[in-house]
Amino acid sequence: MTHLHAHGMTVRYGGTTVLHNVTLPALQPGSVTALIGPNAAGKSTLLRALAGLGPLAAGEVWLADTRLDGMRRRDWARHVRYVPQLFGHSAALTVLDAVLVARLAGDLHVRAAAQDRTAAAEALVEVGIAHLAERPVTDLSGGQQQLVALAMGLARPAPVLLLDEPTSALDLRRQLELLNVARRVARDRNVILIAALHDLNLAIRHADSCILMYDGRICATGTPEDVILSAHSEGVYGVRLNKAETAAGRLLVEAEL
Ligand SMILES: Nc1ncnc2c1ncn2[C@@H]1O[C@H](COP(=O)(O)OP(=O)(O)OP(=O)(O)O)[C@@H](O)[C@H]1O
Repeated sequence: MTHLHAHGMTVRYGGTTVLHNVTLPALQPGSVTALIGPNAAGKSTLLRALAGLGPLAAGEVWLADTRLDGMRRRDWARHVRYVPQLFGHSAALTVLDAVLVARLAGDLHVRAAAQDRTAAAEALVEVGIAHLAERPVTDLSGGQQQLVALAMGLARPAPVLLLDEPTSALDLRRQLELLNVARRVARDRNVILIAALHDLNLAIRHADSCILMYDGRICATGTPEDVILSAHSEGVYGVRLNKAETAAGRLLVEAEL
């Protein structure tokens, strides 16, 4: 099984340790994992370290029997795609060009083949922003740019896809749509998908499993329901979490100070 596993991951900035000896549960292809935790818990740091974008002081990252840490960044990126909240876009690029450049791994000297153009256009359709193809990226709203970021992530497939707060700038409908796309991508392409999320109800609704972080450490893993309703969760967020149910029987949590 081509699962992702990582252990002993430690990240330091200057003299400060921000990720403490983190070991992930093995994550399977086709699964969606919600990475949750309060501000500064270390979610982005962990995702970036898994993608080879952060300085890993210690630890190992494996995809099945391939060890990723120690690889050149370019090679690591073939296995793991990290989608940040927002890309810094060049004003000269249209949406389609930005996605095409991502497809070509940022290499502006490679000539795009017809199949690259098709893949870029398909990524726009998948994310529901084909109508924005010819717009300059910098003219778009924050939410539209976030959708472009996802299309960039999808244009160049990899077995692991890491989404860093992918819904933070999106309206209610687009949050649901984006996470439906994420789930479909995980299932249809057999991708291991991890999304950092602040909205616990989105995590419950869309993820198969959940990892709760606090202060650079993992404090709980399991099903979203078990993790979110655990005492750990109330403790790290510093709120009371009340459980409710929709008319359709779906679990909801409501936070209270
Ligand atoms: N480049 C950096 N240099 C120094 N400290 C950093 C750097 N990047 C992150 N940190 C620190 O690491 C800790 C974790 O930050 P991180 O961005 O991973 O948290 P997060 O859980 O993603 O937070 P948020 O939900 O607010 O986005 C924070 O204390 C942050 O200040």
